[in-house]
Amino acid sequence: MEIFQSSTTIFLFFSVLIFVVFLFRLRRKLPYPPGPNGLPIIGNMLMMDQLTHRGLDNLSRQYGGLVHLQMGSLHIVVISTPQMAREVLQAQDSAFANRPANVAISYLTYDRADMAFANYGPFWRQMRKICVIRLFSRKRAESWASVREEVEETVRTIGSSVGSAMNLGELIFALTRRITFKAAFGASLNEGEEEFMGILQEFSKLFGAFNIADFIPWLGWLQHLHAQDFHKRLVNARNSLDVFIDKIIDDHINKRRIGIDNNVDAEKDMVDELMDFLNEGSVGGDDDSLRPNNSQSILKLTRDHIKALIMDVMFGGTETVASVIEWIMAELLKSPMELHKAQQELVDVVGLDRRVNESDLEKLTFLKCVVKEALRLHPPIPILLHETAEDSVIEGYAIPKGTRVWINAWSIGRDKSAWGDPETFNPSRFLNEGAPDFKGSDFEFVPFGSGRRSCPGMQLGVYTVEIAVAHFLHCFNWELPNGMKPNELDMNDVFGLTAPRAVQLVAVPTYRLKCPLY
Ligand code: HEM
Repeated sequence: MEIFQSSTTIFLFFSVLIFVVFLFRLRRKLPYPPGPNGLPIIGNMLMMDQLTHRGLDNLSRQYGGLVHLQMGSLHIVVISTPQMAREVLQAQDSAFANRPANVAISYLTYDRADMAFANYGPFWRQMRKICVIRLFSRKRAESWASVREEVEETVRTIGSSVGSAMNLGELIFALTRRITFKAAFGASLNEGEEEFMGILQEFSKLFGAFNIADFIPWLGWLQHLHAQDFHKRLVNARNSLDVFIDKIIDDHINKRRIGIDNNVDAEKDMVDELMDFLNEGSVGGDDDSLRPNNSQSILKLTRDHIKALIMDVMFGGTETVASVIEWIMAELLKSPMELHKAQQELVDVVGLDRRVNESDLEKLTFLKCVVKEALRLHPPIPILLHETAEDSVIEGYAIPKGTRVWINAWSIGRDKSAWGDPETFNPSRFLNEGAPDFKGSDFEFVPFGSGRRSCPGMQLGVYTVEIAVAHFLHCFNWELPNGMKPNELDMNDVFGLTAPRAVQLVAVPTYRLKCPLY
């Protein structure tokens, strides 16, 4: 009897083993999605210069909405249609919600101590909760107030040089930089802005720098031999950030002590908000809504977490917002009819006897359509970068664990099956009933992504864009400089972390209101 039982067990064991091996092999046998053939070892690395939103859009026309590329040992799949976007951002969201990071990103984010580059999981979830509740919430009046103050400051600057050509691109970028800087560090810190922007620029360059070890890890030694400079730059950049933000954190600790001693309820910036979680004998901050569940203690942050989170805000909220505002102004200057419609709406809703105020925004329907149309044609983050957390399958194709998943939001916004006349700037398309929205459930329109990794700063970003454009169009008339015709305006973009205009927009404002500007 015992012999019978043990041979049944052995039989069952081997049957299960054979079945598992069979399943595994079956899965391995699935083909990768279609894509260009590569060379041994380097795969498609000779196509590096085509890895832009436009280059990948061309590839999708050849191979379809799901394209496979092999870069050294790295698998990349490119998603270019709304149907495929739905698959990875909704149907299989959790398997596709990791974030890829190269050597530079890992180092500069203190080994992914932030939210934007943290992989999907409990740590990311807690960081996201802190950001959504404490940093980006509509309830955090300070961030929204700093938007209004800085837009007002920019209107004054424009007002002081009416009649002459001005670099609107530069002005807009300076505006969003000041908004995020002030929201992060508070109104009192003015002197460090230039220094901090220098650090940000170096981070940005290092994030995008080519490093062979990211693609062919065993060639990393080559990188060490030839690029010690690169390593030095990484160390220097992070050291500069350490010095800059450590001082700010120390100042905040002191300010808090004085504030608490004197019972002063000072205005809070983002560092203040994060100090509640600092693991250095933190003060306050026992916010129950931030506990994962009742039995667990609240997440404690180190200084590195705070530094990395602040960089998320600076990178996430500066270039993106500036790029949308500049593209809106450029598209309107290129289409005078649409510019006229937007300005006429401001006359109808607000009139020319007073300035726009916050409560007017909800009534500016056409302006909101203009914002959406600019986001469709020029999503500031043209390619959403995800990574698979496990082996997956899409439409019968194998997508191995660790595959980089690039969702081409730029291509998707111009998809011919989803959009009529997709290359034309036509804000009125969004007036139609049932027109797509950017909130995440319409996969033909994903400028903020969708699902777990979608943009947590969307509300703040859209508010900044709407209020800035409303004031620019209401206070001033705009013309191109030196008699330039609208069809002569350069509308090329450049590809980097974002896709801003290749040539900054220059325009001439003239005064439009019947009331004084301020
Ligand atoms: C119009 C302006 C903006 C646009 C178009 C935009 C777009 C995006 C997109 C496409 C993503 C990636 C989604 C994905 O991977 O699926 C993202 C992520 C993110 N954005 Fe924004 N963004 C904007 C403004 C902002 C602002 C103002 C902030 C902060 C103040 C911000 C902070 C972030 C952060 C921290 C992430 C990473 C989220 C995560 O990985 O969980 N963004 N944004």
